[in-house]
Amino acid sequence: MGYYRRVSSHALRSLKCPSLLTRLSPAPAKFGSLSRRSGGGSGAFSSPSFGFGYAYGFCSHSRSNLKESAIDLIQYPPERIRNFSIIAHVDHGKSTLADRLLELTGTIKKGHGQPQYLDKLQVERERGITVKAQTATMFYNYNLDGLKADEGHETQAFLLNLVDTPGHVDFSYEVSRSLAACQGALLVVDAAQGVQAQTVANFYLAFESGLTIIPVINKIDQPTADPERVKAQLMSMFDLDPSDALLTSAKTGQGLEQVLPAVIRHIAPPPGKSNSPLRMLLLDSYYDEYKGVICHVAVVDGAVRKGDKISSAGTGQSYEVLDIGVMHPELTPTGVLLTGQVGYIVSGMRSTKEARIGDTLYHSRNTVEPLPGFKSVKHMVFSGVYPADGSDFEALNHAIERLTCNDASVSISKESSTALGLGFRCGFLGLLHMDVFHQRLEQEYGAHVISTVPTVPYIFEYSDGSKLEVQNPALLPSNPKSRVTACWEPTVIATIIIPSEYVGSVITLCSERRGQQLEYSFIDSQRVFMKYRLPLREIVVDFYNELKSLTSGYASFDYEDADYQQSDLVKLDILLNGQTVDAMATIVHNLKAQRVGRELVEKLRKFIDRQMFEIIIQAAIGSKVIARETISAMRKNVLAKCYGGDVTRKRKLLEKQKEGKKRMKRVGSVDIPQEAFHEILKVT
Ligand SMILES: Nc1nc2c(ncn2[C@@H]2O[C@H](COP(=O)(O)OP(=O)(O)OP(=O)(O)O)[C@@H](O)[C@H]2O)c(=O)[nH]1
Repeated sequence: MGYYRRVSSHALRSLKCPSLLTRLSPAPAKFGSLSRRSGGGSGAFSSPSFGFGYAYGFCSHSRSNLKESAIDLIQYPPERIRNFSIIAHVDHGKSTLADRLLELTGTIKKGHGQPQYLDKLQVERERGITVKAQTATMFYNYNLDGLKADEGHETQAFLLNLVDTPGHVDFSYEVSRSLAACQGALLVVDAAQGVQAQTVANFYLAFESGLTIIPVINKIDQPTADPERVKAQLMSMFDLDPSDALLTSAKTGQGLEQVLPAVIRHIAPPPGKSNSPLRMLLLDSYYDEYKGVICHVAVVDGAVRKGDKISSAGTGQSYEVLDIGVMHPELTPTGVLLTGQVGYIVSGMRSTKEARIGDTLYHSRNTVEPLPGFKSVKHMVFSGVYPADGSDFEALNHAIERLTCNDASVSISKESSTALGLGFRCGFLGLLHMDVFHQRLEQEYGAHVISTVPTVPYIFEYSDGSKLEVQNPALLPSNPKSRVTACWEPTVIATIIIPSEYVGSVITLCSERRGQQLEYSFIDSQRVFMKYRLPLREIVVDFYNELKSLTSGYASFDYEDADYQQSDLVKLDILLNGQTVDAMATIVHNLKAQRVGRELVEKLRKFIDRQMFEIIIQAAIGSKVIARETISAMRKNVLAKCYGGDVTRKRKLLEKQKEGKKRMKRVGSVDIPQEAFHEILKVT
């Protein structure tokens, strides 16, 4: 057993926070022997008396721009490879730590002027969050006896694959996929904030995947840092030995020299079989305009070379490997990938639909047992996406096709709406994911979209016994009560960590959102850990913002999907001058229908301009109107502003008016501006 004990089930039973045991479901299906190892730490290099003070490595020079074959992967058999991930709560410093490790190994230049190097998307830079997991291959020379290389002691070259993962709850699927390629994880915790909700969630993802977990207490340079308190939390929550924790500041560089030696010593090499036929797990894929589909892969067994013929277990299609290499940190051809290595291949796939995430790729000449792959992705939120200008449908179609090439976790199907025309029904992992998808559509593909009220997938049972999953409220008959015998809504198990002085207001919030408390315990003298079962509908819109504002920003929140629960649901319709706006229909709990209806019509009144006739806005359940607002008529003629007969000016104004109209959606005779659709998203 290596120095870094992985948590035993016995240890977990004695956790002071017994609630966490509920997360310990059997490990998710993943690829064979990589998923569960029996020994913690590095079998080959276990050293019970390892101390950080004397471990020295020195970096190899940057090879980012080296040509093919300049990196000789033959030098790196599995025992010289370490695949590890960095996991943490949002903003605890994963990407900054990843930057420092890339610099330390010379993979990127120091002061490269691009903070959070692995956050490559514009949306990641702007929001300061990681959305896509990224892998980088680093080379590091290290003396296993901890002797200084610069004093002439011999070192060995190691290949380290680092996976930077997202911290936000919406992207935990991305984290669990990334962990499939790793044998260990650095669990980064902010020295001032301590253990937060996503620390708990990510710890269990790594734990369930059988990874060796190395705790890293980061941001120790902060004046409010309290590493001792964090060590105590790690012990009480996860049974992680406080003396194992590394203390670092990714900002000042303090303590960083301990990190890679700890990775090499305590994380096991990948366990695949070099002599077995090739089995390669497809981790991710994206579309590159010049190279076509690029697949990120982990070679579990055997080896693959440029020119090899490979087949997909998922689709049965065969390909030739046209390019192959590692991300160092950009695509760097190597001509080969060997057992345990993580890299990329280009194989002439025409679309990312052929590159199924979790698929097994193997040599066409062999037959192999496919790897178990991943749990299928679960869509929590659905929303309609329509072109702001109806005539842009084809352009939007093209933009969505291209974006889904790089974000396979969105589900897409075509739909149409009387109000909005032709569009798409999209399934997302959460609201942030939905937001990011819209932003990427606009920024990367120049598409302007209107999205409809997000909904969760409800189940309705009809009198004939049939059950229907409803992802689009508009498809539900307006008076469902007549035929519906029962309905169910999805729930989540939420983890909330807060300072104890906010307990009262958070409990009130959760009960307003129809929550049921499952657990309540103290992490330490100041922090409380709570578990709630909450209807998913109640948290998708604005729950986190409200939780943050109630707790002055101190709350942290995470959730995992749970069962469906029976519920009293109704469809709420919005009518404009008597005509139903299908794109604004929503499903709500009967007890909340009145309030939501009133808020919706008030919002719409603010956002719909006065027009030349009176507009009546109504919210209704079936034929019963529950809220009503009126916008009085106004006469408005843009040309009336033109005195005299300046034709160009008149034409300009007419053009402007036309442009404005394009951004409106017409229901009957009423023009609805885009903002109205955006604003009603926020009504809970
Ligand atoms: N003082 C201090 N600030 C740090 C340190 N490490 C990171 N930060 C800052 O903390 C903020 C968040 O850092 P990131 O590296 O983006 O955090 P992250 O965990 O990758 O964030 P997500 O990808 O959104 O989950 C940034 O402003 C960093 O500059 C540290 O050691 N000390």
